[in-house]
Amino acid sequence: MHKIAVVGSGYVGLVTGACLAEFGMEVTCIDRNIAKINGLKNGRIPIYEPGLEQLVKKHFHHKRLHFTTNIKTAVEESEVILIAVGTPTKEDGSADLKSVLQVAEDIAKYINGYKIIVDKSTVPVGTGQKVKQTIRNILSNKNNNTSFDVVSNPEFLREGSAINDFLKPDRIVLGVESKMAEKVMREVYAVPNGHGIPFIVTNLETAEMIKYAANAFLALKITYINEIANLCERVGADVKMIAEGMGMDHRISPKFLQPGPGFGGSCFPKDAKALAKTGRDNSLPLTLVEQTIIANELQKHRMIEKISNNMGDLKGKTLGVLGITFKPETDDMREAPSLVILEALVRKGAYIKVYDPAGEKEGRLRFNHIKDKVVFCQDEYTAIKEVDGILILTEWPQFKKIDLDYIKNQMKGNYFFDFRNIFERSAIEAKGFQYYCVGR
Ligand SMILES: NC(=O)C1=CN([C@@H]2O[C@H](COP(=O)(O)OP(=O)(O)OC[C@H]3O[C@@H](n4cnc5c(N)ncnc54)[C@H](O)[C@@H]3O)[C@@H](O)[C@H]2O)C=CC1
Ligand SMILES: O=C(O)[C@H]1O[C@H](OP(=O)(O)OP(=O)(O)OC[C@H]2O[C@@H](n3ccc(=O)[nH]c3=O)[C@H](O)[C@@H]2O)[C@H](O)[C@@H](O)[C@@H]1O
Repeated sequence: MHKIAVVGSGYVGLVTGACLAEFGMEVTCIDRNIAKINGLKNGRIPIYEPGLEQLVKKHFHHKRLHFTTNIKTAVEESEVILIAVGTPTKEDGSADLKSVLQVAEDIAKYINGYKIIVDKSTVPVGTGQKVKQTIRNILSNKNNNTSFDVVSNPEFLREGSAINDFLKPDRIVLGVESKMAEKVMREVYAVPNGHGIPFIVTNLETAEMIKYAANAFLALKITYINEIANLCERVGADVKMIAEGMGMDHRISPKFLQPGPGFGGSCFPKDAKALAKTGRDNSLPLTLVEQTIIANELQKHRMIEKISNNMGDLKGKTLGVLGITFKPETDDMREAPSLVILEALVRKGAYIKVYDPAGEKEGRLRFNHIKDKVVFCQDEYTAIKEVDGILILTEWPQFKKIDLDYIKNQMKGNYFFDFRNIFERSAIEAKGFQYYCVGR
């Protein structure tokens, strides 16, 4: 059993802390946000993630999971220190490493013996070396020759399925520079190792690049099916069948071939931009990644056009929007397509009624600047009452069960924009709606 510190108690930090405790480690989660830490100490989980609250409470109760703002004690008492802070996009598209390097400095200040410092955050290639140099400079200024290792251990969890993704990953990636570091990290992940989860053990740069290459490829794959979907609408093909036909080829797989209004989330957009920047910084523009970024923005605007081309002048029209989070089973609105789409609809004079099972709190903040045109409702039936059209932007499972006869009678108009292809056209048109989706 190793004593672990996780610096940064956001999505990844919290899931990592709770799951490493589940693996039998003793974990201290640190954050500079005092309110967040106090909330966690009092059982308040600041994010909506299925299963997280239960896992955090279980290990907090068994004193295997601790929360603090005191990084000094946490560093002194831990053998392995994971950096899980944010790496948001800067103006030039690169990842902002301010927080990562700040934590590296804090660790160097309090290091009191051999430590393994692990980059869990998604960081551009070369960051591990920067972390190492930052710590080394501070130690040498103090004539402190304490040894340490830096490890890259990128995370692949998806929001909404984060616990399962962490406990049963497809693989564990370790960028290491010593046998000792590899040995300790294999012990930290002894449980998944025991379940046959494969490890990829490589150098820091390769581990860092695996993360970006994977995320950008997944973003590209989604963008590819979105573009095929747009062409399907012109040539009368069915993108759902195309995805099925493609996906039967095991080299392609059916995963991540669902077209929609564009990808969102805190990572695909930011990581694609960061990788594109790395390409340009090395005089090797990654044209496919750069085009993915452009095409994804275009996809959101294509959705707006689809609405205004079919509903005509939106001035004074009301739309009932079902789902605004970037995907189901999360309250996260970071880079959600709804942010661009709703703003454009309001700009065209539309009024919006919104229902999202988990997105209201964040949504109110994000749409505060247009709050006179956006009304939050407490359920999907209230959100569609008296509207001219329905707009589905997030495929929350409950929306598939909506009572179509009831909503047809409750609505003023009959426009039905299903941008997640939840329904079959025939079923919706049979109820008297004008049905619009993506690629069918
Ligand atoms: N959200 C996700 O699904 C995934 C995120 N990642 C990566 O993990 C990293 C973290 O992402 P999230 O957890 O989503 O971010 P987040 O924004 O939810 O959490 C980051 C936390 O770090 C804290 N923090 C920032 N600077 C700090 C400092 N100097 N000392 C202590 N705490 C500090 C913040 O207060 C915040 O609570 C990013 O690099 C992201 O790309 C990787 C895989 C999945
Ligand atoms: O680095 C990260 O943060 C994470 O980013 C993504 O996970 P996440 O963003 O949580 O969610 P996804 O399920 O990947 O969906 C991302 C976006 O793509 C969209 N998407 C996904 C799949 C698909 O077929 N079509 C599609 O439009 C979703 O609606 C969503 O907006 C990756 O899937 C994770 O492996 C990675 O760890």
